[in-house]
Amino acid sequence: MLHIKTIEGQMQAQDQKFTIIASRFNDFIVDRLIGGAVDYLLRHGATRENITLIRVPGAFEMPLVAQKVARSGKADAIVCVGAVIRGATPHFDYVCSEATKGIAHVSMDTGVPIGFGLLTTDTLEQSIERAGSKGGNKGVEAASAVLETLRVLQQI
Ligand SMILES: Nc1c(NC[C@H](O)[C@H](O)[C@H](O)CO)[nH]c(=O)[nH]c1=O
Ligand SMILES: CC(=O)[C@@H](O)COP(=O)(O)O
Repeated sequence: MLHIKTIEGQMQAQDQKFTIIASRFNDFIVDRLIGGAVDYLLRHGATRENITLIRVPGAFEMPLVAQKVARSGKADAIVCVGAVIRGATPHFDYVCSEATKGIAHVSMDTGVPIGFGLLTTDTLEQSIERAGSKGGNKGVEAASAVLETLRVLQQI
């Protein structure tokens, strides 16, 4: 106990509106991330009526859609989930870089917290491990982080 004013986010999703933006690329992985994020939010008090899912083709399309959602005022928080798996060309680097920078920019520009649930892995196995097996679930991680951040922002 530091005996100083401390702001921490409570993991309570009641009365908050969430939008999950999920890419279709590698959807057999992304579906697990969606499930993890939805389950986490419901288990922490969110209602199904307050969770909206938007599907986009790939990670590259996420920032633009996130920007429209954030500016619409229809979401208190956004969770982006996707799986970018390295192929044989540098394409992976560009997709990951632009998606990451774009998502971060939207959050900073709009003030809406965005959970970063994008898997960026070298192998399919690494993605599988992080989509609900021994490496956890990146969708759960992103939902947890955005809920805590939302509650912190509301106290500042
Ligand atoms: N290879 C992956 C992609 N590539 C697609 C891009 O995200 C984008 O949809 C396309 O370039 C058209 O604009 N996307 C992923 O989400 N995951 C991948 O592994
Ligand atoms: C992440 C990607 O864009 C990648 O899956 C594309 O594969 P490749 O580099 O073999 O074209």
